Amino acid sequence: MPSPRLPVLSIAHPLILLPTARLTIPISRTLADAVLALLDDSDAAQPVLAAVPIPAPEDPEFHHPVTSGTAARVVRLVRPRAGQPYLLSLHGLTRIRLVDPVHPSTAPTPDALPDHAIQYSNGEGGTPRPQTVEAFKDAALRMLDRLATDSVQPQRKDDWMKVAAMVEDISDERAAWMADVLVAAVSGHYPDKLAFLAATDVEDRLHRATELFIKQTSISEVSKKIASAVDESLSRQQKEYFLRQQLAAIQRELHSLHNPPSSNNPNPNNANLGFGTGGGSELDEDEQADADDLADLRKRIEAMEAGSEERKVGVREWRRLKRIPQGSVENGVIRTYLEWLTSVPWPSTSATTGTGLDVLKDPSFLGKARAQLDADHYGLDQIKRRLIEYLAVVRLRAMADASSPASASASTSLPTPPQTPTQGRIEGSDKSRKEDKALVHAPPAPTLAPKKSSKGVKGPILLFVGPPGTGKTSLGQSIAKALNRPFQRISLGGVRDEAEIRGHRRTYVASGPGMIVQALRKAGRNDPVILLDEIDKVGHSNFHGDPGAALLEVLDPEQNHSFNDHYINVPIDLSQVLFICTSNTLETISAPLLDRCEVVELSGYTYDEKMHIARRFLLPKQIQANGLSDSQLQLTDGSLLHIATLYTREAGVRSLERAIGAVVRFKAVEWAEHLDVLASPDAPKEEKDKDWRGVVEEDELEAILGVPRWDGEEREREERRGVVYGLVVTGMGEGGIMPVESAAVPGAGRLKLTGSLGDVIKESGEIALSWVKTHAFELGITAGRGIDPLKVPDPVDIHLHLPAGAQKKDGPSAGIAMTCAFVSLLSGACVPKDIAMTGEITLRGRVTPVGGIRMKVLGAHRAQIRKVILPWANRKDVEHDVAPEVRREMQFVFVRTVNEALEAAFGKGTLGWRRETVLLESRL
Ligand SMILES: Nc1ncnc2c1ncn2[C@@H]1O[C@H](COP(=O)(O)OP(=O)(O)OP(=O)(O)O)[C@@H](O)[C@H]1O
Repeated sequence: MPSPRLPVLSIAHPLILLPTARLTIPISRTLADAVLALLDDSDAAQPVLAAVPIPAPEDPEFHHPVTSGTAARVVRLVRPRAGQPYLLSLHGLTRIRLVDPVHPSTAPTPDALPDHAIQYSNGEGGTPRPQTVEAFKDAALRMLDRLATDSVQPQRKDDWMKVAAMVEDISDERAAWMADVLVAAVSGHYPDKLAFLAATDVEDRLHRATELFIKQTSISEVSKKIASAVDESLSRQQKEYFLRQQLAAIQRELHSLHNPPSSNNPNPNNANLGFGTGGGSELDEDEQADADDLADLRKRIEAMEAGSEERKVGVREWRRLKRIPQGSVENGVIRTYLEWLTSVPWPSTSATTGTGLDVLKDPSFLGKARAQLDADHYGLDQIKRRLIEYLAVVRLRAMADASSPASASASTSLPTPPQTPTQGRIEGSDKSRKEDKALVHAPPAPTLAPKKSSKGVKGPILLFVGPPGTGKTSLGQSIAKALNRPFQRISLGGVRDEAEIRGHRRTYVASGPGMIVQALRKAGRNDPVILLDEIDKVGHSNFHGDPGAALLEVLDPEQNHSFNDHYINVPIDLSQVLFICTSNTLETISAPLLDRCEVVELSGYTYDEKMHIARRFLLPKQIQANGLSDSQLQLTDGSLLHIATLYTREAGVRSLERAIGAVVRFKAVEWAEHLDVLASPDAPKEEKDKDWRGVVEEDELEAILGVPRWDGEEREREERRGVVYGLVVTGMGEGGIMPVESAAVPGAGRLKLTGSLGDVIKESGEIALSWVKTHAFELGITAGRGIDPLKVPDPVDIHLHLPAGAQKKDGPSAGIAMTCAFVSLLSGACVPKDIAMTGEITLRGRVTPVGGIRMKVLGAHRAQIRKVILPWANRKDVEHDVAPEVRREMQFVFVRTVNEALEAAFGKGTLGWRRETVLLESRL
């Protein structure tokens, strides 16, 4: 029987049409005409042709004759748009073999459809063996699973899963068909697909499909792995590149910060390269300095006590420093940390520790300390006595500590720490490894330092309280001098953040240690005198932590032997440090802090004391500071007193010192001009003959210092109805007088209080008015009992005002001053202007004691008050605390009742007392 014939269509590389598959290819106009002719000639609606794949010339298959192809139905022929190729869609039906093989080089052109004899050859071999089918299914399922996993679109994933389900269920007979479907659907190598098309035997076909699937799956897996590896390495590279760029930018910025481009360098880019003109370069100098710094750092770590916590941390950080490339940010951070760590005076590295003890052991220590205090300060006898007591205690304790067996053994033979090498990995060269080991194994440095077991100086913490300029800081300095220790002052005013005291943790950018560590570093010894200035102004607990709590840890002798600074993060022994606190007032200091301190009050100086201080200390200091000598400038006593009374009015001597400084500077200019005139040959003779007048008199002061600030205050003070002077202490701890003004204004019997008054002072005002109303008849203010002096004869309001309205005022001590003001207002009698008073009153007319007597009396003395009315219970304060010269110059009246206060204020017989009733009341 003759073989059937089919028109043959050449399918060019890399396309291939497998049975069951569909393929759409672009074809030329000529071929389209041939297909149309075929359509016309054919009886069937969709004519069949043989699609034969023709390999490309570079393909090895190109040299072999082509025999295989696929019988395909022409499904569609379309021409999308004019000028574009026709599209021919074919549907693969079954395998065919060309009876006469064609050679690819002589294959029919794609433009023609020559007829060829063919054989149908799809199902040779019958049913495949079950193992073959099993292997095929396995490979197919693995491949489908990978395809589903790799699919990004969910729909696609679903499709692959469905196909997988079909593969699982397929029968052995249909396995070959399934192989066609799958091989057509997945991508594969052209030669593999060609071979698959040529496999007419089903067994062979399934083998080839299995191989193709396995190959595809492993290609997909490998490429996936490669992709993710490439991805990872790329992102690491990108990250590294990005960080390096940032680092370079930061270094450039830092460099330009430290070396601003010089104006004479025309090229700013080269401005900082700093190449020297000679052989040596400045760059080399930098490198040398850097190496020296590192060597120094290393030495300081080595000097730390072996086995100590600080040394362990130092060694650990040193190793990290060496691992991290120079110039990196982290390197800088570690280096800064190590610089701080090694500059803290640790017991072992603080070379001068023994000196403190030697000074204390000196038998003449207390005598020398007394002499030092006297040399630096005038007066303050009680305070000096207290300080000597304190120093005596410090000395005794230190000596007892030094002679105790534990401490003695500590200072002579230190226990050798266990010398196990640190387990950490040591990187770097052999040499550096040896060096590191040397760091860890260094023999214990011989030291006199007391061990951490030392009890340290556990005396009470001194707290100097007093107004500004009364010598609190300079007393602290004198103590440090007496003890021969460095002095450091830490100002705590306005400290809100705990980290300012304790440091920031190293995780913070730009972190650093706190004030205590900074002070220790500056002091360079572990036993300095540290003055904590203005502890009353430390902020309270807030979201930045509690600075007060941090201070407590610093000051508490039970805790401060292992103070933890967050930055250093190694316990620091503060037990050898002598802390002294200062404060202007006790009111705002937290109770626990106050509890740890022993309060030493400095109330301020009398004019007499100020004169002495000015003459002995302030004036010589200013004369020296301004380059003059004692013979060139003198201030008379009168002028000094004039400055103290009319230009300054303060408890301390700071403004006095400033004013004296201004006078000295003025005279220094005059002296310099005088010298110029003498030296100048052109100066007129009369100028040269003028004598230098180095004495400053009272009447010259106005020309130098301007109009006196306080002149006329006494004169302006007037004796007026309703005005009385009370005594106050300001928030700075300074005493003074304050007018209590009252006025009657039309109204309805109410009391109005102004001047930023607190609740307590307002209540005092109401008590005072109630007392006056109750006793209005006895005081002769009203004509009969039960009459309200604010309603009869005219209804009035009383307005009471305390000037300096911007300052808050509170407390009960203005009670008698307010009462006197109301009595004066309602009775018309006046209180003399040189009388001032203080005292709390009760509703029944008792006068109870108040605080701050010393400051108040001194303030009154400065304000030239002659008579002070005080509560009876405050007598002892005046006797103990007020200087004798002040007591001599002022009259003190101590009162138990309001009646006595009124009598002392207005004078006997001034008020129209109805005597009988007063007597009656006092008997009651
Ligand atoms: N009794 C004194 N004898 C000699 N000089 C004194 C005396 N009191 C104070 N001074 C001098 O007054 C100046 C101010 O004193 P200091 O700075 O100690 O005041 P302070 O009480 O610490 O003030 P603040 O509360 O404002 O810190 C210093 O130059 C100090 O030497």
